[in-house]
Amino acid sequence: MIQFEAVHKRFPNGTTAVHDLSLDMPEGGVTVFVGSSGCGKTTSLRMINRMVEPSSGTIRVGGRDVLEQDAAELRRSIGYVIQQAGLFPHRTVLDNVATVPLLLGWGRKKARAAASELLDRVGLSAEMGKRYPHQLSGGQQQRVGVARALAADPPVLLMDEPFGAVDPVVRTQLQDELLRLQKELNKTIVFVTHDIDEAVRLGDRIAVFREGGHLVQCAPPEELLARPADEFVADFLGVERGLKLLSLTTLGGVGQGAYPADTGWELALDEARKPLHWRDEGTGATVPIRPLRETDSLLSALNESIAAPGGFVARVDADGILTGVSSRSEIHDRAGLAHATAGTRAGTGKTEPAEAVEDTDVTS
Ligand SMILES: Nc1ncnc2c1ncn2[C@@H]1O[C@H](COP(=O)(O)OP(=O)(O)OP(=O)(O)O)[C@@H](O)[C@H]1O
Repeated sequence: MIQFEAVHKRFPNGTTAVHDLSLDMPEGGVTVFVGSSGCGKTTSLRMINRMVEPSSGTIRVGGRDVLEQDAAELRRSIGYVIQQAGLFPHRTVLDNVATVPLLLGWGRKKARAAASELLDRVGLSAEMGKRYPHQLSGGQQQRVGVARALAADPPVLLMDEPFGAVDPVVRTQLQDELLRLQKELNKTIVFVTHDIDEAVRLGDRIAVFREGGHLVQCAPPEELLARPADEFVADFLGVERGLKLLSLTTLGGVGQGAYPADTGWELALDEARKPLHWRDEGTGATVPIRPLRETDSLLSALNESIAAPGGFVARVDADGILTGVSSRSEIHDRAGLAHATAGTRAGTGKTEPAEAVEDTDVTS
């Protein structure tokens, strides 16, 4: 969908912002550009809609070289969201969202109808549509920014640190909102952030840049966490890399079996075979149970296996009915396997399939 082929950007003052960038971003996924300040993320993003032009190399969107397209037309066909939303202060929220449809000649009525539907989609009431941007909170303004970028239903959305200026709680809400919208809309999104946790949460693929505009590695979050290409990427991912990986790996790969009889703790079920609690066979005391599904994370499973008195996790199907149990050691083994500490590995945008790995203790 979006392709960079040997792209360089050197500014007139001699700064090389992007160095030999080759990267394919598939249709309908979120690619996150991360890296420290000044490493060329924004410049790379802005070359996609020609707000910056490459010094050499080719960028294609939907198979077409961006330099062969009319710049204004290209920009209108690509949604763009920036930090602090960049809204027009003298226009109402509704008119802000209707901007691009109006430019595209939809007519006022149709443009406003589309805008009001989008405000609803991003969780803003019709009343908010009548306000001016300064009458909204920072988080609400960002929502308007997202609605405005989506108004003309562009296939591609560029987002440059869109949630960088809001507090952590609102930031998480906005991330959830974006994930929900993306599930419905399936746009091709390129998202720039400094924040590795945000990248892991939102990205289908994460591209890590380093100073001088070099792409160091581009891979799905699980693979990036499991097999950072080199020390630079490993450092960037931080000391909690193992925990992040556990939170992304699901319980599905862990075997399950019948609950053993000799633990001293009964697994109490209701008539539908849904787990109720753990019950001490001697004293009758009960301990709360948190049954887990295939899609729950290994991190939740490890936590539950530590909290459960017998060290077992009750596994249930989508209806909450018991399917079996897994022991702490089975979960632990799977966690070690997921934690592919392949060490340092040279590489760039190319990734290799994950392979069997050492059993490293990720829980300590
Ligand atoms: N118009 C410009 N003229 C000259 N140098 C520029 C220009 N725009 C950016 N640069 C430089 O290019 C490099 C990359 O900048 P860019 O904004 O792409 O980085 P970034 O990774 O997005 O940084 P940040 O996370 O701080 O926004 C930096 O050294 C920056 O100073």
